[in-house]
Amino acid sequence: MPSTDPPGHVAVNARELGKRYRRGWALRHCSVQLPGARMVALVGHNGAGKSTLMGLLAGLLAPSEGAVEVLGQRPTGAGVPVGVSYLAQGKPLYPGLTVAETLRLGARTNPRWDQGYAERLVREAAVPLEAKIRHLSGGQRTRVALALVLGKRPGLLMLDEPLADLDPVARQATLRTLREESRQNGITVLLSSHVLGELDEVCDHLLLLGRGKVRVAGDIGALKAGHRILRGPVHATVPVRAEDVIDDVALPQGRAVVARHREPVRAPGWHEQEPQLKDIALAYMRRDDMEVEV
Ligand SMILES: Nc1ncnc2c1ncn2[C@@H]1O[C@H](COP(=O)(O)OP(=O)(O)OP(=O)(O)O)[C@@H](O)[C@H]1O
Repeated sequence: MPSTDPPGHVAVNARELGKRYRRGWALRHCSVQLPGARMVALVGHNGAGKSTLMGLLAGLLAPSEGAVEVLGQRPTGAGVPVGVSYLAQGKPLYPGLTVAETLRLGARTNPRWDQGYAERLVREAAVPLEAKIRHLSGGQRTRVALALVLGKRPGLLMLDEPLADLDPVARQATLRTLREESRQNGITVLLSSHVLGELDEVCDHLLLLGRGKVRVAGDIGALKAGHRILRGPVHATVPVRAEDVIDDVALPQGRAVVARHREPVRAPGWHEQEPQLKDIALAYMRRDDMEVEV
């Protein structure tokens, strides 16, 4: 059965969530709400805390401080909340099982399992059901792992860099499937990736982490509307308030400034354009000391 979470619900509500490992805090003061039925891009530099956040939401890690609710439940580190599906970076599968046996295991361990849907996803990926997992390519294993997490018919699906070993056609197919799932069945997808251009095509919400903190959270359309890229001469004065400048990069000819700004900019020699997700994300990742919520 598809998830039937009501529209407008909050899928994740974290308050001052933190996780400390022996060497220090991986995530701290993380307060964030993720709306339901959205495709959320989880972005940040290496070590920013993305996997740690997913581990906490998936109930696989215990928070060191703060609290979080996921689909109305409180994960404590003791197990995955009902309705949550999580595909970790390593994509753990049993190498000795066949694909069909892997799906059967999914059926045995998940009350909401949709066998027809899981098989269809494997067939669409042209992965033979009788093949052993250990004989599959990295990309084929990813497609089986995706069928396994989607077959659970979750309300919240978390995918930690799922696209890394897929070819471009498979990446497109996977992103399309995820978007359809989110739209048709109202599931919230939290998708981490370093390929910002691809996230822009399918995601409608951004969660950007930097050094264990939430730096940017909000609707991607609103973020784009509230920021501008300004291109102008190297030595000219930037035509917006200094405190609104997020990033200022020298180009071979001139410079590009990413700024919080929504009004038209009329200044000689300057041109403006609406930024893409990657422009906004890169600007805040380079700054790494600003926080904005939309
Ligand atoms: N099991 C662990 N034990 C100790 N420290 C850890 C552990 N897992 C992660 N860390 C540390 O916590 C911080 C956040 O790591 P995390 O894996 O959450 O980052 P990430 O954003 O997912 O990075 P990447 O993009 O490289 O996957 C890093 O400093 C990392 O070294």
